Amino acid sequence: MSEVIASYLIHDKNSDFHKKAEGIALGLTVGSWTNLPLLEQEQLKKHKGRVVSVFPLQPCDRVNQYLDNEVNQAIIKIAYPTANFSLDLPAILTTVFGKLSLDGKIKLIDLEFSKELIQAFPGPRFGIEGIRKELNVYDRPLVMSIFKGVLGKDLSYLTEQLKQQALGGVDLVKDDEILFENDLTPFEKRITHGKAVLKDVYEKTGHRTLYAVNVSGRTFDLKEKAKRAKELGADALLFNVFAYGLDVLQALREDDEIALPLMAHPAVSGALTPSEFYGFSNSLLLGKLLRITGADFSLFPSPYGSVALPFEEALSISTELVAPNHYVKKAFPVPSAGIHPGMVPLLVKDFGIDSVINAGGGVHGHPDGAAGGGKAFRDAVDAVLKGQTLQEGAQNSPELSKAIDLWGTVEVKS
Ligand SMILES: CSCCC(=O)C(=O)COP(=O)(O)O
Ligand SMILES: [Mg+2]
Repeated sequence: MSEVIASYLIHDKNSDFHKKAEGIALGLTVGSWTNLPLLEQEQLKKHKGRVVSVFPLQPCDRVNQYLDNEVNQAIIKIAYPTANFSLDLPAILTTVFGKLSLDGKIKLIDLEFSKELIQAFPGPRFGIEGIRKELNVYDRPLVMSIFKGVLGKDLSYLTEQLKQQALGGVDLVKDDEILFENDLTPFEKRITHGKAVLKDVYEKTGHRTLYAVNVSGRTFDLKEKAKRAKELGADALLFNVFAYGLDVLQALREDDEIALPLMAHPAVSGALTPSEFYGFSNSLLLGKLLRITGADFSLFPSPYGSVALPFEEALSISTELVAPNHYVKKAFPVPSAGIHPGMVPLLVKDFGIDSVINAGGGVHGHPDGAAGGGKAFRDAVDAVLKGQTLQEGAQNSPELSKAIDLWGTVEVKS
């Protein structure tokens, strides 16, 4: 039978997790069971939730301390038949974590989709392979930079910043997520002017940079806006998906008249993920669900920058994005926030070649400006892939040398 299996982390004073699991499996599906007449049981069988497993855990000291030693912990898995919901994420999330998300210390940590169900989701349109093809870059992590300090600035300021970033050799430039529709740098002009700048850089240097413009505004206007972006020749769309909802991302992905790479920004997701007791796991929200609903890129806080995630969590997001899957393409992991060139060896070691190294301040703060910052990142990547230390790479790169002087290097532990 086609089903989705939800894994939950539960903290409860009561230790009878089997009873709790049965209560959820029935409560979120057919209600009661044993009291039903046999005929009704037969009719409802295909809708009944099923307890798959119950694993009691030993709460760690920190949790015990936090909850005054009054807590037990378990991971429970419950299967919900697809017969219970329409094949869309809002229906699935409401089934597996609707009312339940309001009912005590319970965190949704994973969803396993049956073969039939996963095929209801589009996955990335381009994926890692498709983006690499667009850029003709196959053998290294991509480098991305972010516009910074462009609020209140006009188009000439923005295009100059774009030009400098592209001249530095970055593969992608994205809008900052806080740049919305505005009179000084309107969406459509950002696309057309940005395109002209990047064409110019390409003609002069042979280097291709893609620009991800922030598609923003009211939910029901987004598709038209995204289609207009496509008509104007936009390269990619940045999208603050968690301010809208994953199903909105999926709608953008599925529209063949849009057909642009989609870059998912994690803004607002921090309201849903950091608690040990409530919400969603990062691997599910920023990894699996972003991928199946169609993000080509998932940005998330790296383990070592200014806004950091615990190492295992950041890695678990990345693992979900690139895990082999017959039905959905791979999406690029983009560990971000507070990244500078001295972190490149660590980023490559932890996230591998199929990732995007992304920086705002770490590009613009370079003593030679954004062009120098972009070059420092690219030279750092080249050095790492040649098996050199950053110091060795810096011998032939004044830009990398200045970046190391400014930010230092982060030690790679084997
Ligand atoms: C929290 S991940 C998003 C990265 C981002 O949008 C950003 O502006 C990072 O900028 P930084 O100067 O920290 O590289
Ligand atoms: Mg930002």
